Amino acid sequence: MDAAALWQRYQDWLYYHKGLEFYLDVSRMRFDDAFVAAMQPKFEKAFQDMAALEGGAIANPDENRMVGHYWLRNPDLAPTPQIKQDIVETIDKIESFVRKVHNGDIHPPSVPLFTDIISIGIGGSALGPQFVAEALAPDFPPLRIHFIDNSDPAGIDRILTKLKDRLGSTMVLSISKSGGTPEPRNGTIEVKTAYAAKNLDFSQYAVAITGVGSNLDKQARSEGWLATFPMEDWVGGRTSEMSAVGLLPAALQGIDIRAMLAGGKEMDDATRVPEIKNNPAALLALSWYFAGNGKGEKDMVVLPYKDSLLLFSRYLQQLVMESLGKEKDLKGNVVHQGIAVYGNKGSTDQHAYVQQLREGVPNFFATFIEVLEDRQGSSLEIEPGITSGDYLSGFLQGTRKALYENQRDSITLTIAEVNARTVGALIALYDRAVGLYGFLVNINAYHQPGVEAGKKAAAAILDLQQRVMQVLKHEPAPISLTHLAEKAGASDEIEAIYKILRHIAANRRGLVLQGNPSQPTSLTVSAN
Ligand SMILES: O=P(O)(O)OC[C@H]1O[C@](O)(CO)[C@@H](O)[C@@H]1O
Repeated sequence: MDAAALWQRYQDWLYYHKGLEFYLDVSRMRFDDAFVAAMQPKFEKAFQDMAALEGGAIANPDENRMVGHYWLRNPDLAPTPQIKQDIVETIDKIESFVRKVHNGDIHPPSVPLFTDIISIGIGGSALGPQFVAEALAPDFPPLRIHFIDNSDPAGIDRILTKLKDRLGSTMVLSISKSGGTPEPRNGTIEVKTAYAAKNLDFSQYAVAITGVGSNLDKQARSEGWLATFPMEDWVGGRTSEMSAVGLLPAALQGIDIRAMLAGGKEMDDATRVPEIKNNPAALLALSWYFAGNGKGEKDMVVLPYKDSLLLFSRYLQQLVMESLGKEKDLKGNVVHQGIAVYGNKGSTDQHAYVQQLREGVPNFFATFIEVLEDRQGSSLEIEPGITSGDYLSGFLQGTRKALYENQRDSITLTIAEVNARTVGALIALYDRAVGLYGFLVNINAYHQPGVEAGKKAAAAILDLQQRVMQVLKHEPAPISLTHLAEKAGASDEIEAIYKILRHIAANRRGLVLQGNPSQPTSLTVSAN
């Protein structure tokens, strides 16, 4: 296609949303009109399915759940008056709580103000809050946030050490929809113990965001925690940023949550339009389908050219991959669906992996995210007439062009600036694009059965550890791994047993492994 034809294609396919000052350019995805026409019937069905979902259908049949994250941005859409009231009340409760925290009406036992937050959660209970904090938190927020999003003792220590002199003014948010996920449960126990070690009454610092009636909810109520906020059954973890999960930490950091919700609502309205060309989420879903042949054959590389959007690709990784990565379709056929997502930021990644994108295996399509405003205030000229922001903008255009010339397709999304409204809009845009794509390929985008398998296997390993340690306790002399496995009734788990023992021994927890580490069968173990 020559330059004039490409310019025409750019204009033909350009989507612009006036209110949000948002542009979407899919002109560098090489689909043709025949492809779009062939997709039309699938989209008609997807639009209908999406309308049913928003109307309160059981869109997550495996878990028998409604899927209601769109209602969070527009409670008038909620299918029952009770749900509407719950949403409105939760937002009011968040705002009132945050006001009191900021003005000191709610304060830690012996100091006038909270200064920090430890937010404990994983997956959807961390990625949205992390993305939003990085994108929107002011440089000097009223409360500074720190995340524990893993069961890594060293990671937990790092946060606690950093906060050692401020623990007495640090609020703890324990976030878990199920209220039973091991990582946040472990983090909460560790943090609670650290408070106790400093003679601080944890309940005066702790806030739970969780499903009503969950174990975490029960613990928070029985211990009299500072507050609890609900996580509704009809909000999935990865779409929970605009529930209490995302709104409470954001508001505590001084982020304008009403603007975030308004941006989300505006984008929801725009992505409800049942016409591919006039619906930015449909244009994304169309492009993804085209790129990967409706089978995820190409990875999505997300490149925001703005430091504050660094965590967007990580956020999208869960949203897209946990939603679309499914073994079976809704009819039970094995389909192995999904789209792999990765990326950090431009132009930084230019100096990391863009070499492969340009010349290596062509197994991806790129999504550039452009922000028109370089910075607040004016910019220095690095060279006559050229600023750092001009460089960043030039790098984006240059990479897009270089990729296209080498048959690598890309989408470009442009926003005027990074603010609460545009971030809310970006979240809503991808919520809808993922939902539509899920309907196009006929999968349940709202469950995550694959994650359960790993969780169960991990629980079995911990159970095995208890059994093995029980056996070892009564062993008078060093014992071989084979013998130990037999005694624990787990001969076929010998490799797992070896790894359990190696881990415990490395942590000097009362086990001695003797023998040649390069030949595990030679090892004997004893408890001391
Ligand atoms: O909020 P919870 O229930 O602790 O779950 C955390 C995460 O675990 C998952 O259930 C599985 O990874 C995610 O969907 C969810 O975001």
